[in-house]
Amino acid sequence: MAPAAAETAVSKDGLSLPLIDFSGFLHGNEKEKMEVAKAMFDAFKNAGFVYIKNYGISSETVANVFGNSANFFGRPNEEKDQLAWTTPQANRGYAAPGREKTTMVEDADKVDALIAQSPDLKETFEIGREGVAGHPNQWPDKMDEKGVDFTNTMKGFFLTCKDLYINVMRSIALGMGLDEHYFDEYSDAGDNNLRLLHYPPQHRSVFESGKNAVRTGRHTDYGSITLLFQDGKNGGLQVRSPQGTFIDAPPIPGTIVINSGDLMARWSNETIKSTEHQVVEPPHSEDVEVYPARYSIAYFCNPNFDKFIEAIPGTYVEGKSAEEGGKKYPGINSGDYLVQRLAATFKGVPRYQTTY
Ligand SMILES: O=C(O)CCC(=O)C(=O)O
Ligand SMILES: [Fe+2]
Repeated sequence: MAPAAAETAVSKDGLSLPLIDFSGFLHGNEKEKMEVAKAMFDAFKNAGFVYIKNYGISSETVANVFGNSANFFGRPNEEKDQLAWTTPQANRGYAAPGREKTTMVEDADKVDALIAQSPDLKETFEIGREGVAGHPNQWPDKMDEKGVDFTNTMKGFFLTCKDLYINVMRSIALGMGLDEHYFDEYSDAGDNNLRLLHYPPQHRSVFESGKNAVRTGRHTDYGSITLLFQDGKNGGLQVRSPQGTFIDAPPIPGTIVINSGDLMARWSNETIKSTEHQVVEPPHSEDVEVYPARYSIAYFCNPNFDKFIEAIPGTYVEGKSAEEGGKKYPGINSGDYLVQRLAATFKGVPRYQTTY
């Protein structure tokens, strides 16, 4: 019988991203569930990236979120700036173009220099869990009716994505041979981050300036996994292949992309990969002068911020060195880790603020 991951979404230079029908996990019998779970785990192990379809969120819901996102970014800058992103600890609000540069460089001063030279060509709006003392979301609900709609839509979508996150983690647990609910107690707080992204239209000369201008610089994600919704029109996302080339991972209608992040790699003692990716101008013909806008939505998932993350049982040999199959990393607190990483890529973050 054909495996659940019979379809392939992307295959080039040794990078192979399967397209998995996730309904088999959400609604299937034990055997179907296990088949999807194994395929999911294999994808995170081999590529760190996977496409899924039939993942339980309707296309109307996703379209409505994209519509609200476009509306929001269409507001005048003065309005968006009233909701400005403040600190990595809060990680909520509007980050104007030039505020963040994702990169593999971790030294904060070098990142500031990189931002000055070639900032990411994007603006984002960050939404966190509701009800966290001292860190309210920066909602535009006092501005107007559209702001109220936006707020209600995003509050709902945050929780919808949280449910999917918990199910994806269950599939990984089963696929790894753990109890299906192993990750539940690490995921139930919902210390996640819903990021709306807008890459404004750019004249081709911007990308030809020789300054490594990109929409999102090459990077790995920080947390456990990321659910990535692409707007279905304009590509540009690229994933690093084992050969070091960057391969297009285009939008495929009815699918989302999921990738595993650095904490997942640490947590699984590198059984699971955290793969580099970037966003460049969309594939285009020679005569295009202005590259169109791109919208995407990333739901960054993190283990509960109060959890200590160390190698999952079964992924290491007790008492051995890293080279001999022992633990490759010391344990770390999830919230501390995230704040450290955010502090390194956002501009204007006082360096003393790096403890959670
Ligand atoms: O816009 C995208 O498609 C990807 C963005 C991304 O990788 C990120 O924000 O971490
Ligand atoms: Fe990313």
